[in-house]
Amino acid sequence: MSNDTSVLSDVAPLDLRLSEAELDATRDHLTAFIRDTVEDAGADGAVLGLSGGIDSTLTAYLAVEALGEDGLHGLVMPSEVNTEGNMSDAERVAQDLGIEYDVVEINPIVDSFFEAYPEGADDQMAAGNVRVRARGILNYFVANHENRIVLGTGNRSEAMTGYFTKYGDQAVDCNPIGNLYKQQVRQLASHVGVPEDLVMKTPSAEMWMGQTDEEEMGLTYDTLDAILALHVDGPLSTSATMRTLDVTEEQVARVVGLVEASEHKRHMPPAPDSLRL
Ligand SMILES: Nc1ncnc2c1ncn2[C@@H]1O[C@H](COP(=O)(O)OP(=O)(O)OC[C@H]2O[C@@H]([n+]3cccc(C(=O)O)c3)[C@H](O)[C@@H]2O)[C@@H](O)[C@H]1O
Ligand SMILES: Nc1ncnc2c1ncn2[C@@H]1O[C@H](COP(=O)(O)OP(=O)(O)OP(=O)(O)O)[C@@H](O)[C@H]1O
Ligand SMILES: [Mg+2]
Repeated sequence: MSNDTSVLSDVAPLDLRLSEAELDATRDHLTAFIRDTVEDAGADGAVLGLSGGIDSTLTAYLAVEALGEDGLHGLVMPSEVNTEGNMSDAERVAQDLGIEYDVVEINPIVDSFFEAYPEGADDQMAAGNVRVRARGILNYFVANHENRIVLGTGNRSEAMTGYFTKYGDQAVDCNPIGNLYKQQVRQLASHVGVPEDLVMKTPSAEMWMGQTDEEEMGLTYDTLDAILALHVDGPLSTSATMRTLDVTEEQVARVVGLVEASEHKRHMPPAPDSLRL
């Protein structure tokens, strides 16, 4: 991903909001999906990581609607790069929903990796990915022990651009909000009663101090979503997308580049065909 933020100054070019009726239908559809997935797995409920961000918060609200309070176990997993505000928001979500939750400090876990391979410890991206993967292991530790499934929180914008850690936050059993663009995540969150300060929070992976998604991607979510919807998911050519959204060729190419480069993240690991010798 580029750190060039020169294409950040843009407008919200496409309104992807759902109608009230569509929001109601989506809410029912996603809660049924969670209930069916848990039931089909023969599981006793679900576990998810709570970050204080909107994706995990919305997923938690939907899961409690689908499974009841006892059906969801939350894990708040602070590290040295998480803000106290986000971690206390995560606890607030768990308390508001009335679910069981644990706070598990991951610093000792990730430090043991850094001690084992000190060469990587100062590599911001590699080290950040260790934090993300450590959380994935803890999610599955609880899921295995309590016969639960792991709920992912990935949305469509992240999935299409590969904006997640392979076998980290993507290491989950299902993604209930995986077909919603980020704008729609915010809208559905508001619709199901998530507090507005959480709905409007700046998205951050918090893989290192001060990280924000939009700065790292060099695109606002509004622009990203619009280009995905019209050009990558939709039928518009590059030039028609540029005209319709008033975006640059560079912005369209940036999105297409992210989608293409992350293809490997959306498939099971490949193996060569059998030679049948
Ligand atoms: N073509 C290819 N075919 C098969 N495998 C390929 C590959 N290219 C790379 N790889 C493998 O993939 C690895 C790179 O992928 P990965 O380890 O995921 O690492 P990478 O994509 O470099 O970094 C993760 C990105 O996701 C963002 N993220 C992570 C976690 C959470 C969130 C969030 O929004 O909360 C965002 C993060 O900020 C960063 O931009 C390589 O080291 C290599 O092992
Ligand atoms: N400190 C943390 N404790 C527990 N879970 C976490 C933590 N940080 C990240 N996660 C998990 O990783 C997921 C991916 O993070 P991501 O930042 O994409 O989502 P979010 O924080 O819920 O929303 P936003 O993208 O708006 O910040 C989170 O939804 C959450 O499930
Ligand atoms: Mg976040």
